[in-house]
Parts: sequence; C-alpha cells; structure tokens
Amino acid sequence: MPASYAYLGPEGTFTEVALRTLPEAATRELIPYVSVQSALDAVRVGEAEAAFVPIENSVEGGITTTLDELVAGTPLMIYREVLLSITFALLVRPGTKLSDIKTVTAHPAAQPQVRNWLKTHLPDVVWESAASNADGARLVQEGRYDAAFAGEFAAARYGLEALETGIHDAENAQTRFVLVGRPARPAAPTGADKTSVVLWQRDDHPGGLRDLLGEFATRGINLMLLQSRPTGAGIGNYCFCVDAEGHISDRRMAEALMGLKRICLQVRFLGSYPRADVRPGEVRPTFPGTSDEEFVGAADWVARCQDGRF
Ligand SMILES: O=C(O)C(=O)Cc1ccccc1
Repeated sequence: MPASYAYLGPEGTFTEVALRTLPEAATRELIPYVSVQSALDAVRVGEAEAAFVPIENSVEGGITTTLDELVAGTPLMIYREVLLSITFALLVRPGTKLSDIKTVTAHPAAQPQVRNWLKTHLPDVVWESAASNADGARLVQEGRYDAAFAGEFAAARYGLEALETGIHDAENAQTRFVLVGRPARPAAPTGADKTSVVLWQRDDHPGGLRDLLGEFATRGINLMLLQSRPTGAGIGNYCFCVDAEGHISDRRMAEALMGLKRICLQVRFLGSYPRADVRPGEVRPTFPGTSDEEFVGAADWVARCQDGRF
C-alpha cells in the first residue's frame, strides 16, 4: 500500500485541489477525512504519513480549529504550504432558482468571503455551517439544504449545478494550506522559508508581547502571522501563533528561538518550510547585520575578546 496523505474531505474540497498541486501528492494515496481534527489525528496515530489542511485565509486570518490542533496535543510539524486563490460557486440541485433558496451552507471560513454577496442576493437566507465546502455540497445533494457555496468543480461530483460562479467579496482572496506530519528534521533551507512557532508567556506584565516580538525584531526577522489563541486557563490567558520569515538553520532565526526559549514559559516549534509566495530559487534579502556571516563573525570576535586576541 502506498504511503497516504489525509486531507479535509470529502472529495471536491478546495483542500483537495490545493493538495493535488504538490508533486509528492501524485505518489501518495489521498484519503478524505471528515474534519481537520480527524485528519491530524490520523497522522498522530500513524494511520497517515501526513495531513493536508487549511490554516489561514486572507479575509479572516487564521483558521482557528487548525491552529488550536497544532497548539495542543501531541506535537506535529508543518513541512509544506500551498496558497490557493478562492472564488465560490453557488451550487444547487438542478432546476432550483435563486428565489427557491431558503437555506445555504458552507464551511464557516467561507462565510466572511461571501457575506456581502449574500446580503445583496439572498438577504433572508438561513446560514448553516458544514464540515467543509464539499460536505455542504453533499448535504445539498441529500436535500438537507437548498444551496452550498463550494468550488465550481464540486458540482459534477455531487450532481449539482452552479447557479452563480466567481463569488468573492474580496478581490484576490487566498487560502493557505499546510502539509503536517510527525516531528522530524525540517527540509533544508531554500533561501525563502518560513518558521512557525507557538509562544506561551512566562507571566503577565506590561510589554510582555513586545518582549516576545523583540526577539525577532532585533535580529531583522519579519513576521508574517501573529494570532493569539486562548489557552483555556481563563479570560486574558493567551498563547501566540507566529509565522516568521526565515529557517531555523539561519543563525538569526536560531538565535531568536534561543532568546524566546529563555524568556517564554513554553515554545512549540511547528516547522521551517519553503514559502509558497516566492518563486522557487528566489532568495530573500537579509537586513543589515543579520546574515549568517555577520552572526559567525560577531561570535568569533567575542571568542577572540574572551581570549584577549582582538
Ligand atoms: O477545502 C474546503 O473546501 C474547505 O472547506 C476549507 C476552506 C474553506 C474556505 C475556503 C477555502 C477552504
């Protein structure tokens, strides 16, 4: 049996389309799961080699179920990311007219991307959340709802037709997906990488978040995502999901992570992996004084001072 990748299913999700853009997906068995949790659990228990799930979109930010799964439980690691431009189609059973639609469904992350369209075209419709956009299409096929927002490509799979296509409140809306596996050595740096971590503050004090972010800022590391998530320990108790530009084997990133490890209650490393928004082969510039050579040179200088050889 080939190694398998679990993904947020059923067949016909945007997640499946994004997964199929990865060359390695062609050599794996792709198995749909009903939720992000069950796909990630399949990896945790060794049923799947990796899981492919949505993690962020450009309209609402982080997809909290995915972030919360990565923050807690048995540690997992991100190995790849994929960006997909998203527009929705309104899928209905053949013959349904716009005026027939009383109920509509989709994944909760779809709602902020179609809210204005709904207000204009179906102001009185009742929204129900589905486990995924393709699951919403399946529920329309079963007659549970009148319409679903999903990819146009899902229509044929569920015997539906697209009453409207190209629905998107925000121009260029993109969703980011990640391939998640059990912890292992990260892929080698490409020159345009991203590192994801979760940070827990040691205590609550003025400027606490600034202290954490300062570890990145003083080493010239740009941040690409900062999302607080409740720890569950009470109001005001948060951990921080951070995506930072660079790879853990870059000296500046390694030093920033060492700094965070010293000052945080806990740091969870979620992986270093190639950025999907940069062309392969393109190397990101570093800020003055933050290249590997400059870190090595500075460490040598300190060693020579300690030896009285400067
Ligand atoms: O992959 C899907 O179809 C999903 O249900 C997740 C999702 C939700 C909204 C936009 C893109 C992907």
